[in-house]
Amino acid sequence: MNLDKLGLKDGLVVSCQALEHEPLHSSFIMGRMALAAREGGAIGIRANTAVDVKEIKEQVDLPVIGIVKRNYGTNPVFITPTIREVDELAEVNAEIIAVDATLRARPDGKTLDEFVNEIRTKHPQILIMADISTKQEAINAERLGFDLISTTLVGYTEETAGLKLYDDQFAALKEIISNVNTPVVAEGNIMTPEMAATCFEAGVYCVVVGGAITRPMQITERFVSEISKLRQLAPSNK
Ligand SMILES: CC(=O)N[C@H](C=O)[C@@H](O)[C@H](O)[C@H](O)COP(=O)(O)O
Repeated sequence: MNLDKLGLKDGLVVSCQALEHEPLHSSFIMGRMALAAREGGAIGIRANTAVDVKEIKEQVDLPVIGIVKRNYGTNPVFITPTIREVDELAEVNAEIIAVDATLRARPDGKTLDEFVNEIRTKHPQILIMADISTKQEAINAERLGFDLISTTLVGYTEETAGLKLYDDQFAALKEIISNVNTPVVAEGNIMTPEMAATCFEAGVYCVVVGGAITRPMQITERFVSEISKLRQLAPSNK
């Protein structure tokens, strides 16, 4: 698979995910979300679980970045942690598979080097995206030959807890971009078109937006909270 042929460059990928505890948890709904995203101009979809990827592929003719979020005991690595999840996604023909590419111990005891070798040997046609949280992890992912590096885990690891990708005008993203030649994807907490445009100006290959487009509960919460803040500030309340 050739990355440039997928047409993701300079475009918006929409992440259509709803976990079991979320109101929209349903492959049918994720398929329709993907359709709405495509009709709105998305050039790719990111999705969780093989059943959702399969349904989405029946609804839209767009490249899919597949992941399987799976917890193994208390191990913190949960985005496509082992070859089992990769196999599931390969079965439904995800063009790209994103995996946790942090340096943390994996649930099956394999190193990231071993995991990448295993994927390349078993599924040579698949492109692999490194979901990372730091510059060091990005540099390591490049050394391992990942096809894409995504900032998915910035703020979601112990080392980066509390950080948001947009902090300090996307300083973490810019630092990653300046340290690797592999295409970098901006993903995680991109809430507005302006933020996405800033990421493109910084030189990303493409942008992935999830919650701000496909998680209505999150969007509603933000409205409720912002409205309440603005109303407290309104002069009529003073
Ligand atoms: C950390 C983690 O589990 N990230 C997940 C990875 O696929 C998804 O839950 C996010 O929705 C996705 O990365 C897009 O980000 P945002 O929804 O913030 O635009």
